[in-house]
Amino acid sequence: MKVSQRIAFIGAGSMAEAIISGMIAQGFVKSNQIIVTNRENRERLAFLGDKYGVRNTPVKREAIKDADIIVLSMKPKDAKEALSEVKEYIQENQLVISVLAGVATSFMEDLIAKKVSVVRAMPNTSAMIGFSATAIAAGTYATEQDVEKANQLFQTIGTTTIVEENSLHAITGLSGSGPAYIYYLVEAMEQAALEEGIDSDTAKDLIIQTLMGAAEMLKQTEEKPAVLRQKITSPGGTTQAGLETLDQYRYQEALQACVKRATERSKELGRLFEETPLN
Ligand SMILES: NC(=O)C1=CN([C@@H]2O[C@H](COP(=O)(O)OP(=O)(O)OC[C@H]3O[C@@H](n4cnc5c(N)ncnc54)[C@H](O)[C@@H]3O)[C@@H](O)[C@H]2O)C=CC1
Ligand SMILES: O=C(O)[C@@H]1CCC=N1
Repeated sequence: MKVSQRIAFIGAGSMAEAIISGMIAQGFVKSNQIIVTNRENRERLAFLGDKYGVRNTPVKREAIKDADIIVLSMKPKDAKEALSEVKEYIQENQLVISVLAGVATSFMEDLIAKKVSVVRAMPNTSAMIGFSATAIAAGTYATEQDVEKANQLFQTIGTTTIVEENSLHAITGLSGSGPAYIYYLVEAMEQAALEEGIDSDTAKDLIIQTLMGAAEMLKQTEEKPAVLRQKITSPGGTTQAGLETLDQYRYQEALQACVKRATERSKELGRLFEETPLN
């Protein structure tokens, strides 16, 4: 689907790039419908301009003046400053989409101090290749059409789920950060393979296909993961030996604690945003 909307990104880091790359690759918008700005790194803006053909400007007012959608894609710690810089230029007919971890739409609405539609989304970096799992929640003034607009945008970079905003902390800890947990797992598997004498290219191919196969099995068979695991685990076999070792290291407990800690961190980021005074 193509839209005629103009989209401004305030913040030009990895998440902005992942979304831009996905939207352009899927033909959702033409590159000249996108404009990016950041705090001060002009080289980064030029890089995105060269790579994706998007427009760029160091002047935030310029970036948002003709935009239909404003995507907030700076770090939560920079959001207060960034919003205070642009709030006077934001108009009530513009849709603000925030991908910031932890920060509630109500804080953003308060800071903008206008009845502007804010939609909060939590994508992940797999957006780059159209495989994000994005959750979306409406702020106070966001209409169904606004949510649908955001939904369409994020559908170009993967799957979407519309949720209540209070679920977004846990979702951030689960699927926002989730790819990093998987990459960390792969790093460990690659290292183990190397130590067992398998060259890294071979290990990489085997690990990637194993991950993709397991993901597709979960999706296509709709079996519970425990059932799929049991089918691999022959009594007294290699898998059992491996899993017992993971249990000794409390792997399951570690992963559960990981998601819970990331969820808690999302809440902390929200509180920090709320409490930090604006200099
Ligand atoms: N990286 C990820 O996997 C995900 C990130 N997010 C969220 O996306 C947001 C951005 O994350 P990343 O892209 O990883 O960060 P990043 O550090 O790569 O990029 C942040 C960008 O914000 C810009 N910025 C900082 N202060 C600014 C200001 N006052 N005005 C305009 N621009 C300003 C920086 O110049 C930079 O371009 C964060 O809020 C994060 O919570 C959400 C989902 C996944
Ligand atoms: O680490 C972070 O704070 C961001 C939010 C989700 C993924 N990256």
